[in-house]
Amino acid sequence: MDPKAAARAIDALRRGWPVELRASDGACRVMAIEGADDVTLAAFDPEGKAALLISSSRAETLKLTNQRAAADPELPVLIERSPWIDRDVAAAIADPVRDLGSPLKGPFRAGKIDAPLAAKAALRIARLAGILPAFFVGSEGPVEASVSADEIAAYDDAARLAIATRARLPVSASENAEIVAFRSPEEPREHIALIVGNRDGSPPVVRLHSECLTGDVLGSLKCDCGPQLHEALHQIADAPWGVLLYLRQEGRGIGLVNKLRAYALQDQGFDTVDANTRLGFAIDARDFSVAARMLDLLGVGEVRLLTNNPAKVVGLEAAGVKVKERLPLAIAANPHNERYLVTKRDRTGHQL
Ligand SMILES: Nc1nc2c(ncn2[C@@H]2O[C@H](COP(=O)(O)OP(=O)(O)OP(=O)(O)O)[C@@H](O)[C@H]2O)c(=O)[nH]1
Ligand SMILES: [Zn+2]
Repeated sequence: MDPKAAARAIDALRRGWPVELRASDGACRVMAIEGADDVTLAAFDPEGKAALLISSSRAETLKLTNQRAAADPELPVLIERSPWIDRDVAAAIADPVRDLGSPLKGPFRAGKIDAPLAAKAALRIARLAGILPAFFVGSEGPVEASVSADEIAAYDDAARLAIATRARLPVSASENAEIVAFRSPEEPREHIALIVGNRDGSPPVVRLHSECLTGDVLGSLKCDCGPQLHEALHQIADAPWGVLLYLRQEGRGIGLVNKLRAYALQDQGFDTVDANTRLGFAIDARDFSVAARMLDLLGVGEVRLLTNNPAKVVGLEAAGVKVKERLPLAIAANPHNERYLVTKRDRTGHQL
């Protein structure tokens, strides 16, 4: 296992460079469709024969699911290349946001995937790279990086997280606060904890806040993240002591650009759950073992958790943190996020 391989492959995919994915059942060479330009595609696939690899949910939208994909939703679908599938058509196949503007007619032909485990690894690395899970696949040409399925799985292993530094940080909710930064060697995103008040031996009030650039920074009215962040800080400041974890899990783990694609689909009428699925991602791609590891490094084993999301309670407990109590975090709706909050309640089990 080369711990650098996944970081190199993620970087290459984001730049539109070809990557080899290896698994126990074989290997495949892929290039992100969204990152390809005419020059890189010609170098990767001089004869225009590279097939396309897409998620099974994307294939379903394109009416292309074969029986095996229906039985295993994590198995991608291979579209055989036809002369009419040029780079622009491939880009439209990759991106469901374009469906209204460029309806795709086909006919598409599904092909056989020689190395299903390697193909599944392609979907996983797409999420880590924050790109659409859609690739050109199958050339014999040179690649910029080579990575195994195991190396991809180990990439965001929370065990590699460590405290990088800490400092006092008075904030508007409390002048008595300390910021702690966490890093892991390969992952560029640094997670943050804000410890508020003085440790007194009781379980702290803890909030797991997933990054939301639009809500946290821009004041987006589409979600409840900004108000939840501030309400959580105030509730923590009112408690004997507490910890806010600011987790770099933008868009529930699919990254900012993919979240904004989900927003574009929401503009077309899909809800937050269906938008994620149409893009080819899980409804919630977060892994709360990162949060558990951070709490462990802070010496916190038991918490009073501020959340409406039962999955957070289950995720933390599974990772070894005792959730002594769940404290609700209710925020008044506005006309823009009303449907989002109803969807959270009705489709992802949030207790409001
Ligand atoms: N993919 C996607 N992510 C979204 C959307 N709206 C908000 N998010 C992300 O969802 C995350 C916010 O979730 P949280 O507030 O941490 O948690 P939660 O699951 O809603 O549960 P609570 O603890 O009850 O708030 C952030 O990473 C946001 O960027 C959306 O429509 N699509
Ligand atoms: Zn948000």
